[in-house]
Amino acid sequence: MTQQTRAHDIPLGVAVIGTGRMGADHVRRLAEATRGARVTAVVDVDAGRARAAAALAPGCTPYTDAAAAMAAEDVDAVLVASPGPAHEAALLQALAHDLPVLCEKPLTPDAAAALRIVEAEARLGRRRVQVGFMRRYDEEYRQLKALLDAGGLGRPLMLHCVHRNASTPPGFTDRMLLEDSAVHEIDATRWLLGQEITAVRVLRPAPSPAAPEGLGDPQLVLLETAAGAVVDVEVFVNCGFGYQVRCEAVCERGSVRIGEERGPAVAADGRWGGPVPQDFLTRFRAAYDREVQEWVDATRRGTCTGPSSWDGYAAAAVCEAAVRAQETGGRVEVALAERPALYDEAG
Ligand SMILES: NC(=O)c1ccc[n+]([C@@H]2O[C@H](COP(=O)([O-])OP(=O)(O)OC[C@H]3O[C@@H](n4cnc5c(N)ncnc54)[C@H](O)[C@@H]3O)[C@@H](O)[C@H]2O)c1
Ligand SMILES: O[C@H]1[C@H](O)[C@@H](O)[C@H](O)[C@@H](O)[C@H]1O
Repeated sequence: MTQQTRAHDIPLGVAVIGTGRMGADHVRRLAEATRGARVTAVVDVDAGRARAAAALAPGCTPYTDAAAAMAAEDVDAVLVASPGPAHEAALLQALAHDLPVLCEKPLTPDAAAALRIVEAEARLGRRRVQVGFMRRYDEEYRQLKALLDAGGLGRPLMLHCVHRNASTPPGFTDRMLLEDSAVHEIDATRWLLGQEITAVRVLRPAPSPAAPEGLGDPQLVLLETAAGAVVDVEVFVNCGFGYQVRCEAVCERGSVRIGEERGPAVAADGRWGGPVPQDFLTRFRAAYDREVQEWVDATRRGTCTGPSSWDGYAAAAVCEAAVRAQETGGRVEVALAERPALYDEAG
């Protein structure tokens, strides 16, 4: 259904493409925790998963083919949660139908595919794609950005970032450590500092014995920005003990730290402390809720806000440089294409 024909009081009909861990969580979120939307279609190449996800949103239709779902009368918008390499095909199809999209990160793993999305959207002449960089919707990240933007602490000189996962799914590679994991901090750096990243290095300590065969884990990603800030990102995706995402901004006149564990510290049995979150679904639940609600609200108003295709492309270009830095051990400069005027306003 087009934006013009949909009355304001009718909920947005959303097709969720890819119903694995993240997609199923978004189906539940849209069905139970989002105002102004309903899930009308779920799509997965695995028919059993599509059927299982359909059970989370009564009344929706399961599909194994995204094109069929996008052509359905009751689909007004698309949420893409298939694996990164499948995003380009889904996004180009959605743009061909002029459908608004919330696409899970990464926009695409490689920069050339991301640029094709940017070009297709620029040809439409209006923003249609919001990328799921959910750090931008996290309360503490928003507070950090507000403090940096207010300027009282002076210019940000460095960011120290920590990105730890308890474990990785089977098949997780060195490349994915950058394109799937570090990509969050790459976007957060561009957003928090309001600058492009100009060069990357990747340091590889001797791997933890818990690292799966073929994965160097942890790794330290070093980013340089256009105004001379330096950012270090520890990515440790088989740390074993939980899910931690932290950031400390060091500025000319002060520092700000976010992502410390919060909540009641219990003293009992001769110990004190609190729980460490075990996964992203717990740590970022409120951020995902806000991200999806803001997408639905903007889409129903006929607009598109938040991280753009350009942001997705810029992050992919930094990841591509980081992959080369990982392979060569050297410093690699980031090359960006010319930014279409459509993306001149900040997301
Ligand atoms: N924002 C976050 O914090 C966050 C967290 C986890 C995952 N993600 C992103 O969400 C996406 C999905 O990740 P996941 O962990 O849920 O993966 P997953 O492997 O659990 O699920 C992916 C699902 O997509 C299906 N699929 C594969 N190709 C498809 C296609 N062409 N069309 C339709 N369905 C297809 C698979 O059968 C599977 O059910 C990825 O882009 C990932 O980076 C984001
Ligand atoms: O796809 C996931 C997701 O993006 C998580 O937020 C991140 O912590 C993981 O490292 C990544 O593999």
